[in-house]
Amino acid sequence: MTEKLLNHRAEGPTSAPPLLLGPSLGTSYALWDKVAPELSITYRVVRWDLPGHGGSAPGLIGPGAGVGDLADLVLALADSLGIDRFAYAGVSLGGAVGLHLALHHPERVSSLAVICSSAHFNGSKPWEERAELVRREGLDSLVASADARWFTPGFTVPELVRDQAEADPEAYAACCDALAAFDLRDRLPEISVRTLLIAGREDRATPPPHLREIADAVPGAALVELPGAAHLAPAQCPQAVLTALRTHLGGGAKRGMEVRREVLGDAHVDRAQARQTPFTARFQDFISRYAWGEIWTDPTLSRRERSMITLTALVAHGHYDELAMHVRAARRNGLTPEEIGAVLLQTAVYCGVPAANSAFAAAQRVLAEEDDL
Ligand SMILES: O=C(O)CC1=CCC(=O)O1
Repeated sequence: MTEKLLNHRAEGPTSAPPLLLGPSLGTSYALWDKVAPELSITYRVVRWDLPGHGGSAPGLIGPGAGVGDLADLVLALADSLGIDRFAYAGVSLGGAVGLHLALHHPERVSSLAVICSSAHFNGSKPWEERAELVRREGLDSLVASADARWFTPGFTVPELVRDQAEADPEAYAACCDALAAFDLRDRLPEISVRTLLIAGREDRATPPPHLREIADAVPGAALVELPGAAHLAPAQCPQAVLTALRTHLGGGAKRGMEVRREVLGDAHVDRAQARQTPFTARFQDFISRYAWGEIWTDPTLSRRERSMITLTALVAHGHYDELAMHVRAARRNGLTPEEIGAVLLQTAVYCGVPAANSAFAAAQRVLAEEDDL
């Protein structure tokens, strides 16, 4: 039964937003070892193995396969886990799978990160030759050159080189067939999914111009170039990849600003924007990205629950101006005046009666202004 599915490793809370991570040719999900545990604090991370790589069965793919066949396997895996829509990040061949998914199944992909990859892998010839070599002689010569193709001189990750040695030659060759046939250049402008490109400045397999080409063609795409990173950037520069992915997955300032407006209202946000100066601009941007783009957008808790927690925390620290603003937000998030009163009453127990007294006064003013009392 599971032989029909890609081998995978799932980490993080099942209630968290799903994030699927794809590997590059010759590696396994171990490519994400230094990145996935951190991401799994806030995401339900599912990293998968290519057919015949890591723990995936070789028979999942055959000669003449296309990137679309790999994408179908990824969708079957997501279906089996009850995941309908997911954020996706993939390296090299895994990135090509992401581009295919974003183009052909945009309803399944909430955001896309394409890492050290391309919309084409320099035509079919090198991949036809490589497939032929591997079918004839196995993987030994590719194992010998893995470090040079994947990393900067002197750097290696023995586990990943071992993955290449242990990959199934037929399945590896079928992945080369998929790379040979892959060319999405003409279709890039049709991609509507929010897309981030991450390039390794030292990547010789898919150098930065390949990522720039995608960034220039996909509407609204962002590009990050990592100094010191070669082809397997998540293994060589995990912190830099994490930082770029976190910002991208959090939705960034734009999504943050949308949520901020939904919760605090246009009038408040317009006033805050109008008061912004060069001195405060970075702080405003930080609030939009972090508080609103990352935390208030996380669906693990409802906006009603977040409002209740926020009211309590503001009472605990005596921030009564902010409390007034968040009483308005709580109403917008669906709390009734009675429920707000119940939250404040509870703060009397845990934050102290004088704090709750001031909080009731501040909330009373807001609710009266809004004709709620
Ligand atoms: O192993 C390589 O040669 C680099 C590579 C190209 C496509 C891919 O997934 O990895």
